[in-house]
Amino acid sequence: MLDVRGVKKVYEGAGRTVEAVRDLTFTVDEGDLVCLVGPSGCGKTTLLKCMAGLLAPTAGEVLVHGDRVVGPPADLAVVFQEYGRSLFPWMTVRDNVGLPLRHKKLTRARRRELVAESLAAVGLADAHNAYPWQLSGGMQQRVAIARAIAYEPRVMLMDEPFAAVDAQTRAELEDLIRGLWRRLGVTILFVTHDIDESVYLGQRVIVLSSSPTVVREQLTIDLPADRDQLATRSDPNFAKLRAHVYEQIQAAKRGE
Ligand SMILES: Nc1ncnc2c1ncn2[C@@H]1O[C@H](COP(=O)(O)OP(=O)(O)OP(=O)(O)O)[C@@H](O)[C@H]1O
Repeated sequence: MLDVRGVKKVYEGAGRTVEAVRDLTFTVDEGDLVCLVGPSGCGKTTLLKCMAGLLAPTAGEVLVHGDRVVGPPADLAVVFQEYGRSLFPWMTVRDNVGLPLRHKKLTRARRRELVAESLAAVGLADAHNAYPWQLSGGMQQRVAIARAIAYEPRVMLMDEPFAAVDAQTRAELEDLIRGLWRRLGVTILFVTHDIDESVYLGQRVIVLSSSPTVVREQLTIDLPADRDQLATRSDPNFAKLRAHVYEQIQAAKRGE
């Protein structure tokens, strides 16, 4: 579903050149949930922007379902970290979620149905008429997730979407994403710098090196599909996997 081939990105500015991503190659199968983890500043956001068609890579290419990405692909949605900046404050929750659907040829009734279904799926069935600024941070991020799923994408790219919410809300949102993923069969690439989160959420974890970035390791997470914040996190296998990813990230930071 996602095919990243030799992606390199160099930012050229006045007197400053930054090689953010050196040479990244990996694939994500249809229906998989893959977490991408790496040290801060290693180019995770840069990579997602290249994958979402928001930024052109300096070299290499990204294919989504076999088609080369040259602009935002039709059946791909992105959830960003800063929910506060990704929702429009002057629009109600309903209008924010329905906004991308205006680009689809749908009847008004179908649009309403999709908005209602996706808000219900994230537990916000009664917040249609609220404005984003009337909601808590966790609720605003739920609205951003609802907006992504209302679009019925085949692929969702998520860029550290829970970095700004408190630990309890974060745990709830992690379970929400796993639940939606299992129910909707969508392919998800989830970027995080949180090692525990990557192991808890992913079917696979891709560990990136420090900048200039390459893939350091790909790890299969052989934990049961039914995950539970208490049981899974106290599973000895979970501890082993997180220790392994932690060691990899530390080694990446040391530049080994
Ligand atoms: N528009 C830009 N112009 C110049 N350099 C940039 C730009 N965007 C990012 N960079 C540089 O590219 C590198 C990678 O940044 P990026 O935001 O992709 O990393 P990241 O892994 O997402 O970081 P974090 O985990 O801290 O969010 C950094 O050195 C950053 O300064």
